[in-house]
Amino acid sequence: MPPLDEPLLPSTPCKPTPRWRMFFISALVLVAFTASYMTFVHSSQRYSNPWTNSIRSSAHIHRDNGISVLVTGAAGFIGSHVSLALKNRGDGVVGVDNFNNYYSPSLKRTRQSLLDFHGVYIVDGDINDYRLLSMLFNTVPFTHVMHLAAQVGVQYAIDNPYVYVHNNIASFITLLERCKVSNPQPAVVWASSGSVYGIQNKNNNPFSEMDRVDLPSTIYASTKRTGEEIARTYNRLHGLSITALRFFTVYGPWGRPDMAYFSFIKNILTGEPITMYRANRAKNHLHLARDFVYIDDIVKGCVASLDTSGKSTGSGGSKNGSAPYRVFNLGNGSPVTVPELVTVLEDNLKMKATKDVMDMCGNGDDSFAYVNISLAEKEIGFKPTTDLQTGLKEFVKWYLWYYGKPFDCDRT
Ligand SMILES: O=C(O)[C@H]1O[C@H](OP(=O)(O)OP(=O)(O)OC[C@H]2O[C@@H](n3ccc(=O)[nH]c3=O)[C@H](O)[C@@H]2O)[C@H](O)[C@@H](O)[C@@H]1O
Repeated sequence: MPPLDEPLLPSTPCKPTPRWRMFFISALVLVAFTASYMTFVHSSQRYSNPWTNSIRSSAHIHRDNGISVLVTGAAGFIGSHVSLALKNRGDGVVGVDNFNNYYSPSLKRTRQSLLDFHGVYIVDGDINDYRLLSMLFNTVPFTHVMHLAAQVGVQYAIDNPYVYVHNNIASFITLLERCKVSNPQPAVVWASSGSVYGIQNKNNNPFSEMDRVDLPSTIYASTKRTGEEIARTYNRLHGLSITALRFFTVYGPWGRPDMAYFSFIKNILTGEPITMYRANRAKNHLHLARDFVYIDDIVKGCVASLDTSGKSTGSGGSKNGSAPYRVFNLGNGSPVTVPELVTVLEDNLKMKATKDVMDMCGNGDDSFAYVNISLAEKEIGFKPTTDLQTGLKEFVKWYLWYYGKPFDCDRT
């Protein structure tokens, strides 16, 4: 036993170290070495062949001047469509998705199988995991990142705010941190949201990118707005090329079951009532309206944004000049009220909905969303071509093929 009065540090550098301490330090070094060796073995086993082979083959570029894209949220609605479009034109695509259960994981797994069939590999993982991102970037020198992974849902955010902080803010910083140190740095295109315009009253004029964005009405919208501020900072500080896409209400085949058009069709088919909210603005009962935009149009907007993104200028974490920073509204440019949406669904199904009309009582929903898309048209040639009738017809066809009629499967 060492004497109790022995100081913790030697009083002089020359004082010989007692034997017990030498033994203790050696043991510590041994434990630390073993732990780091085990960690290394574990991560290289987890992320080595055939994992890396699948990633390399998925990232293989099959056309001249093709790009290699890391798509986050690749098993999601927009992510799966964008991944497929890129792969089909010969680009390299690797997906990553955490397959969370906010809505049916089985729908996400089916999208994954479809992508797998077309040669797109989706890594089952969380982009909050910096080490996973590093493994991916060390395996493939991605030229672009299409960041679509997010916690969505306007209503869900009211009861689950922390999930949005984790999945929309913390994860975005982790991703940008990894992009920052890449050499060369990729260009980043990511999903913001039309909800950043919030509750401002525009007297039914469309939202443009120049409008104020400091009145978000939900935590979801706040986290998307925060993402824009963070993106701007990384662009300024580290020379990352970043494009934020403010998506409006995107719909179509393989869509999200939590969205209104999706739940309405199920209720119409099963005879359950649907709830149509309306705004009780100054006691004028106004129907809510949304700028519904079809998935194929959104895919074109995403791909055009990648193609025009311009280069990041930084390398290994330091900036070498300014890089592009862009924000685009991606919507349809024409608002549709909820009753109009229901009528189109009824016409397609040749069935009538049982409707409950309810005033919104401060549930955080914006009453009106209508968008000016002229900037995206000018800068990236964005021109939606699908009207609601055509788009919903495609959606209904897909829905009946996927779920059958009557509705009989799990989508919770
Ligand atoms: O614009 C956006 O940024 C957002 O658009 C949609 O959000 P939202 O338009 O609220 O989509 P839905 O949940 O499909 O609602 C569409 C409309 O139907 C209304 N609604 C919804 C559900 C319902 O049972 N009844 C009903 O009338 C909503 O209040 C809203 O006016 C997406 O869900 C968000 O991910 C996206 O970011």
